[in-house]
Amino acid sequence: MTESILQVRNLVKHFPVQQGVVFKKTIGHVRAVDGVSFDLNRGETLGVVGESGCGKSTLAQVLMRLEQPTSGSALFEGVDMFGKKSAEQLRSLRRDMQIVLQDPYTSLNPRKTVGDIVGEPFEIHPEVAPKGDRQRRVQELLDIVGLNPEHVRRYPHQFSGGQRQRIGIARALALKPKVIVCDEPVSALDVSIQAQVMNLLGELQSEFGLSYIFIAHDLGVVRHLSDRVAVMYLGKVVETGTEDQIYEHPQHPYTQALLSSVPVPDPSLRNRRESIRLSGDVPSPASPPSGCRFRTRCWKARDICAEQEPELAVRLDGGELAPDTEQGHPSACHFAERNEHVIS
Ligand SMILES: Nc1ncnc2c1ncn2[C@@H]1O[C@H](COP(=O)(O)OP(=O)(O)OP(=O)(O)O)[C@@H](O)[C@H]1O
Repeated sequence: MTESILQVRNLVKHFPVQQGVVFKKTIGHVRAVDGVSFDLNRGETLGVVGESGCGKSTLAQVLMRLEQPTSGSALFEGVDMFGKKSAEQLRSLRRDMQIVLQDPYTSLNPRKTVGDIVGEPFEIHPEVAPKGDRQRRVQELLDIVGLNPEHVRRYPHQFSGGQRQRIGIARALALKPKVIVCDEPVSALDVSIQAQVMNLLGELQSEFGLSYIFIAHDLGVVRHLSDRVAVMYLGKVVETGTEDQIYEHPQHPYTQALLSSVPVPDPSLRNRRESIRLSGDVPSPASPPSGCRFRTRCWKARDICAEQEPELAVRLDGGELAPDTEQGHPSACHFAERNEHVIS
């Protein structure tokens, strides 16, 4: 039985758009995250995919409580992440969820040694590693991520991009977290190095039973690691499903377009996938289109798409909507492809 470790419901983060230098006036809102719901099960990877500006990083920042949500809720092991908490609940939440950031060049302090960087979380949480044991623990962490433990006194600039990302991963592991939010952790790396870092994340997941929220702009990157995928467009999830549902039976036109741009290594498979070129950029999240937000770039769009926002729901063959289930494959499109009959 799958057990959910994190339950996110209707999460919203709007940033005010202000005008004026002295008397700031709010003239609108950037709807970066606009009603996102999902469950993360223990030990699984949820891939979160969408183009730049879809709200993925904002979602990560809110989940890490680096940004306060505008509304919505998230329960971590049953504890309300954004509500009032005891000091102990706050400490354990801070330990249990960690983040790995995209850019291994800017996310590490260049003036600190690797030992200081990886051991930094112990300063705030000394209960995890007492002072006398820290050096040993840091070296153990370096070893776990495939770095030489003897390089503990080196500085970030003495490492390659892939090695620096390993340092970031070691730091994230220091407090023995349960969930790691990986915000585009391989996007800045060469393709060959990307595979190594992805493999490492997979091994660490098996070894430590970690759950990942893995953010990427490319469906190709997350496939290998993801059990389930949520596709985001302009602050909303437009389709979620298992790896097989999303990659083999995509229902939403946006997912189909993202998939068509993923390179297919096997030439015999290439013709099976039609190339879909999306026109234009993602519209501004400060003034999203009415109805379906994707309609301005969608080849299936008709009048109803401008008038009625499609619900994220499981769509049955007859066109009616069904409640989402664990095996369900919800999508938010009036003309979503319905190529499955599974519903329980
Ligand atoms: N602090 C902020 N103030 C105002 N607007 C913001 C802020 N942070 C993000 N945004 C806006 O929110 C929207 C979503 O940004 P976000 O970085 O979450 O998207 P993303 O999908 O992660 O894109 P990228 O991959 O480029 O980081 C963008 O339009 C961005 O400009």
